[in-house]
Amino acid sequence: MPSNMASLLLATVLSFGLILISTYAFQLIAAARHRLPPGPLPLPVVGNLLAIGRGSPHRSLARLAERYGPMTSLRLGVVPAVVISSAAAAREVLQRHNASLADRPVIDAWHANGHRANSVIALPPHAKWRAMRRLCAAELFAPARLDALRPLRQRKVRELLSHVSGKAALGEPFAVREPVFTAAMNILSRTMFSVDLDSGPASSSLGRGLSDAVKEATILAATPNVSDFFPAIAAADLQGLRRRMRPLVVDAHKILDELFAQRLLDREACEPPKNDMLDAVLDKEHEEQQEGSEINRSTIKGLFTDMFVAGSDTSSTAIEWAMASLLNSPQVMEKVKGELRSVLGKKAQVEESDIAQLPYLQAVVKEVLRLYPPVPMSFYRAEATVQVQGYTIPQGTTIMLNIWAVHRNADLWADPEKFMPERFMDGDIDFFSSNKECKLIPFGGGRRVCLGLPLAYRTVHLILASLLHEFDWVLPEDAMGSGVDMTEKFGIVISMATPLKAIAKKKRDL
Ligand code: HEM
Repeated sequence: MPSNMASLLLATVLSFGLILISTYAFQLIAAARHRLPPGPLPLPVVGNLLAIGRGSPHRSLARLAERYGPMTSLRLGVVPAVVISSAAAAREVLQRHNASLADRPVIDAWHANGHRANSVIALPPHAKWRAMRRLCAAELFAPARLDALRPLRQRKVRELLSHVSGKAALGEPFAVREPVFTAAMNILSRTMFSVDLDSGPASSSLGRGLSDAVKEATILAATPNVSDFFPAIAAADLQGLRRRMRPLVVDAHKILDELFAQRLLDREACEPPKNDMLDAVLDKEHEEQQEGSEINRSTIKGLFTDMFVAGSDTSSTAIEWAMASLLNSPQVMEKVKGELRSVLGKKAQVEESDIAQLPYLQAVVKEVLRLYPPVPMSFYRAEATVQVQGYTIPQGTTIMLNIWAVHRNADLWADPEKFMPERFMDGDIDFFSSNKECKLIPFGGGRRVCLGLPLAYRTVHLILASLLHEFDWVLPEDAMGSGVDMTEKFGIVISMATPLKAIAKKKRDL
């Protein structure tokens, strides 16, 4: 009996080994036959997962690109992937072949409580996703609505400045990220439903509940998940990420239900309209309820949840990197403050309409987003097989666009590691329509270009200009010699590993 058991075990191990080896050999032959981009040899089972490195995947992938070229083939568990690291290849993905390459890979945790079915981040680029994007372009992020909501952004910035004035009065260093995060988050939540989301006396318990759920969900969303690399075992949810995500999605949707209900009561009570995004979707609800419409209350809840996940940290992270870069480059700091002085004079508060007159400030923001793109990589999935730069990207391949690597490519940028806003003063590179070259792509591109770009653009410029116009900034004594520690921490955004601490000085005190 024991010898039978041993034979059975041996046969099982041998057959399993044989399956692995033949799958592996099959993959290598298929790669050669299809003319896939070059890449490191995948190991059995794990493929190239170990080559990615958890700490800074954008950096390890950039190193692979130096060795294998701007299109690198990888196998992540059983999932075939191609990494894109040059502007020329990015152009093919974001423009020429975008119709076939704009799907997203399946992220298992996103399935929690059925969220994927209404997620603008995760849906395939078909009817429902198109309807959501149309609603955003025509209504929610339409220039007229964002213009009408200008006063609320000014108000949130005034609150930020008054908070920083308090810190300035103390003369002590403080973590710049915290009040900036609160301001950017509240601008987003006020734009959506006129409620402050982050902590502070004005924030409601609903707001805080939503903020907490979103913060936790972003941590889970950034955790590598074995289910995504081995979809056949995804149902087992081995790391429990989908299970842990579920109550967060349920909470977020419950809070959004309450916000909808409250607004309907306000309307019945003839309260004046707020003209925020919630009003916009309620105004359109009768159209949405028509037969065949892709948009309904569940879709809107999915859309709002995603906006928070994608928009909560990004703008404030960009502003923190900007302040750190300026504090490390006194000449650039002086120049940008000089521009603010000469354009704004003694004007009490910066306004969004001033941004167009501040080309050097705009160049500083571009340079910060080039060197420190808050979202360093974007992910797509090929819906059809396409040929890019002579290589095949087979249907079903995950495409990893390494935005960070494109932004630091020495063939495109002189002194790519150097903080040099002047490089943007002559050209016509911007984040919007004229960015045909795909050299500067912090908001991604093509059909899936960042949905919050119009709001993020206004928020980042307005907050940064206001902080610089109102205060002078110095580093704490212990950081004066060494400068700011610019080490990155990878997550759903790349943030500063050591949060920036600085001292604000009200200008008239100097
Ligand atoms: C400086 C700030 C921001 C940066 C750098 C940024 C960057 C990005 C990037 C790189 C993508 C992926 C685009 C692609 O796949 O091609 C993206 C997508 C997205 N962003 Fe932003 N973002 C910012 C702010 C915001 C804000 C404030 C919001 C919300 C209002 C937002 C909402 C979204 C959404 C919903 C998507 C998914 C779009 C889709 O898949 O169709 N983002 N963003």
